[in-house]
Amino acid sequence: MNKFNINNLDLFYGETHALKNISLNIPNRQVTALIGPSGCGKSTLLRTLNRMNDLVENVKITGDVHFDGNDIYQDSDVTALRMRVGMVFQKANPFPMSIYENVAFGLKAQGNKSKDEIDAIVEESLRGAALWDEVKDRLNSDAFGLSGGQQQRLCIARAISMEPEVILMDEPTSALDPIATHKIEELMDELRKKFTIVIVTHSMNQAKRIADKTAFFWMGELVEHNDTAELFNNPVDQRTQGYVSGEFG
Ligand SMILES: Nc1ncnc2c1ncn2[C@@H]1O[C@H](COP(=O)(O)OP(=O)(O)OP(=O)(O)O)[C@@H](O)[C@H]1O
Repeated sequence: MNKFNINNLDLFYGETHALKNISLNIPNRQVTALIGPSGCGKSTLLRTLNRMNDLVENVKITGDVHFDGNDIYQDSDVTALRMRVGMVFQKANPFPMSIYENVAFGLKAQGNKSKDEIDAIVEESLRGAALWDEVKDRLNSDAFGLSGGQQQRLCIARAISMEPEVILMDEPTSALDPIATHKIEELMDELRKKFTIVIVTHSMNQAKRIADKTAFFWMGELVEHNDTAELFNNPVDQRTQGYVSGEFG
């Protein structure tokens, strides 16, 4: 089953044609990796899935993006969409508050949960992000006191706490060392059981390790999309072949 069906999607930033006639299905509860050289449109495509590009001036989008069968560009409730489609950015961006408050923030804003309920969800989310054991004794400490890798897992916990169906990740490990990267990758293996994950990565090894499906982009075009092993071992297009073999990019 597909979580997203993207059909004939074109996106322009002013004169820049950043996405060219993209059609792509994103399967439910799997990890889909978007790869390709810098500037090929990976982050742009990721951001179309929760309408983050709407915030950019002079953006023009045609085609459609169906999420669970509904066209997200026809439905005006963008806040509801972003609750269902959470996002984790390249650089960890904790709020300037305690570890606990970072995760509780969105839950409190919803205004319909008791303190006990919020406490339980905070713990569950921190466990889900494989961070609980490291922070359980200092939940009231400043989130900026955590290491970069811990901050990124905190951001994942914050995303999970809202119970999204999809988590978009834009190069979530590019600022992390190999050990922190490994922890996040292990975590992804757990997360895919509950969530649909779409990840932009510059690391082909990372895509190979974690992604079920991989899509290769080139200058705004989707060149090839397949099961990850198939895309890397038997690329059909010469551009994919060149990129995955490290000839360019
Ligand atoms: N906010 C923006 N305003 C104008 N042009 C933009 C904007 N964001 C991206 N672009 C342009 O759109 C194209 C695709 O950019 P995008 O960031 O999606 O590529 P990318 O594949 O994610 O690149 P990278 O790997 O370097 O992050 C590029 O030509 C870029 O310069």
